[in-house]
Amino acid sequence: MNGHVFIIGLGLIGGSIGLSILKEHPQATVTGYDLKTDEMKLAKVLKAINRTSNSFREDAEQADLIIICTPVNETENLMKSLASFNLKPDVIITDVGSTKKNIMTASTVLTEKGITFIGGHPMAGSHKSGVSAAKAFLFENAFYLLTPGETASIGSVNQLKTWLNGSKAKFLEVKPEEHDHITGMVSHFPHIIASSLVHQVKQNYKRQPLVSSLAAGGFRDISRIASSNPSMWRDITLHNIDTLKDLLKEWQQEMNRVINMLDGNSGEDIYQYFSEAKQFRDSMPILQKGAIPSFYDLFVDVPDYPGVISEITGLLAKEEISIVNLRIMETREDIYGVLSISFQTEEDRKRGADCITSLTDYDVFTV
Ligand SMILES: NC(=O)c1ccc[n+]([C@@H]2O[C@H](COP(=O)([O-])OP(=O)(O)OC[C@H]3O[C@@H](n4cnc5c(N)ncnc54)[C@H](O)[C@@H]3O)[C@@H](O)[C@H]2O)c1
Ligand SMILES: O=C(O)C(=O)C[C@]1(C(=O)O)C=C[C@@H](O)C=C1
Repeated sequence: MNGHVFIIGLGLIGGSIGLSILKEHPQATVTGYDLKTDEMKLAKVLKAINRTSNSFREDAEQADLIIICTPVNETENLMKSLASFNLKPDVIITDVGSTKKNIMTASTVLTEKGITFIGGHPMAGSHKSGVSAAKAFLFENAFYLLTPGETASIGSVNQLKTWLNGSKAKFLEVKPEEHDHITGMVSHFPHIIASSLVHQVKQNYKRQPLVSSLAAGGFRDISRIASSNPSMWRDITLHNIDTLKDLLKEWQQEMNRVINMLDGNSGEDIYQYFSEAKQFRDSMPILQKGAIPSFYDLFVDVPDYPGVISEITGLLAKEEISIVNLRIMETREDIYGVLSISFQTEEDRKRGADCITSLTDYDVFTV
């Protein structure tokens, strides 16, 4: 498609959307605006946009499509600013925020002026922030939830989907309340649980410092999202606070059930509890196609000796496997380190893992 796209907020999500739009619609002019000038410049270098904004107002007024990719509280403020501009009459405005009820309510400043607003939320992401972490294929096979405002026509929804076609996401229309309830359960509430688990370990750490060194794969998997941007999650939590309070009450009941089960000291009950959870989780699509990880990281247990990094990169280079990032994680205090290697695709990660395991004795693992 040809036209002017204006992306506001050039972080992980804004950058990924820009990359996917430019991949699919190379003729489009994709202008980006961010409060952080450096992020804006980097977005252009990384080809997530092909133009940096000189004037927020002028670029908004020129746009055929405006995509707001800022934290949700900022999105509400930005909609007020946009409503005061002379936007094109057929402009489509959308957002990518993780909550939808408050956003849709706030969007009435636009819709009462006849401007089309379609709420959006790509259900994929990462604990990483910033445009440097953006990927064109971040949303591939993921659900992309849409909450069209009452005044949004079918034509405008289809037009938005065409603009976002390059994301290769699966679009699904939902009601804002339904959206917040479901994402509250499977995304926002787990964030609270992950953070509170880390708090619990932190409390114990004061008495037993060894606990942080011994926290291994299980803890790493369940606590990864606690490393996300706290201000983004503060805003999400404030937007969905009632759902979260209800879920916390349900969780307390669930924990009481677990305490009673442990008081009962029955191996059969404990087995059933874990087994039921395993069966249900194993049947969920999170483990199937459609929920690809956002980043294809491979972790390699390597001894800490000079030259180990070039040994590994040399092996991968020989097999012509491209890597996008490499770093040693300082998670261990003994002689072993963990080398984290990021690949572009799942296939590259698999080839990388096969290459390293067949040519070395090092253990590899993914999270
Ligand atoms: N991170 C995820 O996994 C994920 C997934 C789906 C949706 N989301 C939603 O996407 C949105 C962006 O998240 P992200 O992960 O890209 O965050 P991010 O921190 O990587 O990027 C946000 C960017 O917005 C910019 N910004 C903030 N206020 C601004 C303003 N007033 N004007 C212009 N720029 C402004 C920041 O400088 C930053 O560069 C959030 O609403 C979040 O809820 C996040
Ligand atoms: O993978 C992660 O780190 C995420 O937290 C991504 C995640 C999620 O909960 O699945 C987080 C918030 C978004 O709104 C959508 C996706």
